[in-house]
Amino acid sequence: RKPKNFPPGPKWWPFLGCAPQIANLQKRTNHLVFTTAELAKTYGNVLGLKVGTQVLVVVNGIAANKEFLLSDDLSGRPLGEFYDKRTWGKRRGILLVDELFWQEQRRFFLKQLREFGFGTRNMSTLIEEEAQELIAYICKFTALNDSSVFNIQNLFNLHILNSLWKMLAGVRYDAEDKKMRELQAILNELFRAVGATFSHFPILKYLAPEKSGYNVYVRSHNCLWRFLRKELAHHKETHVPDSPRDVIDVYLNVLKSSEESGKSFSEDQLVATCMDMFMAGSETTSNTLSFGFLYLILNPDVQRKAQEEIDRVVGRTRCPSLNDRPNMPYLECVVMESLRMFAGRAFTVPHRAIRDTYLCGYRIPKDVLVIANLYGCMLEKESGYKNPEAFEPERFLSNGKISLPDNFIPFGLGKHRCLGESMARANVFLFLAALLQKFDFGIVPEQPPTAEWADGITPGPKPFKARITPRKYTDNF
Ligand code: HEM
Repeated sequence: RKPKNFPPGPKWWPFLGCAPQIANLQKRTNHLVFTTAELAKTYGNVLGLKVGTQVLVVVNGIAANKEFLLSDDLSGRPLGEFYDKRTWGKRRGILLVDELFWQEQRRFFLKQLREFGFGTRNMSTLIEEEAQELIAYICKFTALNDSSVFNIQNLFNLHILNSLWKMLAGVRYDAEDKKMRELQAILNELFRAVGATFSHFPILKYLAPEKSGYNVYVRSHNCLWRFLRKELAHHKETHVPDSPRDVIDVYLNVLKSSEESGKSFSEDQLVATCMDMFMAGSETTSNTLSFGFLYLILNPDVQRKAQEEIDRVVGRTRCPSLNDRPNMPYLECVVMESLRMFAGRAFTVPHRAIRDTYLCGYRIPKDVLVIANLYGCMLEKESGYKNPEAFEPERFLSNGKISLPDNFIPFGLGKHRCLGESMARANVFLFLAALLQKFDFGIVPEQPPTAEWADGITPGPKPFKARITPRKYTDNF
């Protein structure tokens, strides 16, 4: 039964909740963010839903989402479906598993990302190297296959994964490397499994563990756990406290220091948080880049303007670095538009009410999950953006300066605001800059891309191809 004064929404049927109505509407709208935005038109911006046995509140529009994301009472993380003996057990992360240790761990990783630097490598050099690896791959592929046609949506995965892995564990892998292929396969499987039916109908874990996707989830979760544990064991063997090579080494130093012992730091916690970083940081960044390049191909004038800025500020031979960022407002705005196109089609990670509370006047009982639909904030007609579906970096520029509206919230807001924002923005900026400096991205006439996209754990463009060719310069730069 619906709790009293619970947010309005479609009728709840026994066992199924309002899953049938949602599934029907989704067939028509094609996307879950559209479905809940459409329901919000009937029931209001705070929607009370039940999917299977899971009671869920979905929040639309910037005003309601600000109240939600800034509420302390709604700042828990889900406890349920993914947190059981066969997987997480007593392990805790930051993202999916709950907040007992969240604050200290979050502080540690935020500090690492802010002050990032090991030996001569800082965040910029680490990502620059990875972008140059991708450039080398594109040149090699073109020469070997005598073809300049590339599948764009898979192009960045390996390199984004490598940038995360280099930060955490100090190593990178080539595409052909067995370990990298293993890591990618495990992550793909885990991503698919997180959205499987057992997450909406937990009882299926016991009734139909194979069919509901639960067994796959357990298997891939535990594979990733073992993979990271192995890396940790290797780090412990080769660890030199005075010269940390990466975030894992710094964490090991904390574990050794008596000051911190007894607090939330532990080897299991480290592995759990590394897992969160992969889950939260890999597909999000790769898909933002895919959206960015999709729209640059569909809008060649934007691509040309970005290239003109790169030529003027960086030139044609030096690698673009994060130091160039203040002088490249146009490319920064291309980054912002790419983020808007990605996050405007996404939900945030679910939150949980840590006590009985109210949101926009409705009652939210303790432990109910609440999730933000960012579509209404950044892409819907009513979002306040002029022509929101168009890719127009200029919308963020005013007299040559960047000005972001209040409802630009691709990284969320408040206590749980994305931990990896600095790294994500650096990755998107440097990959765009390095690739546009060297190549033109064009349509393959026989297979022109469309702006269509697909739902997933995170949204991404439908598979599309582009012709990537070395830039032709017509001026005397
Ligand atoms: C374009 C890329 C990215 C986007 C759009 C993005 C967006 C977000 C959003 C919307 C949230 C949820 C906020 C909430 O629940 O209220 C989040 C949380 C999080 N993100 Fe990101 N993210 C990106 C990349 C990254 C990267 C690269 C990392 C890791 C290096 C990362 C690590 C995290 C973590 C650990 C959390 C949970 C924070 C917490 O609960 O305290 N993200 N992100």
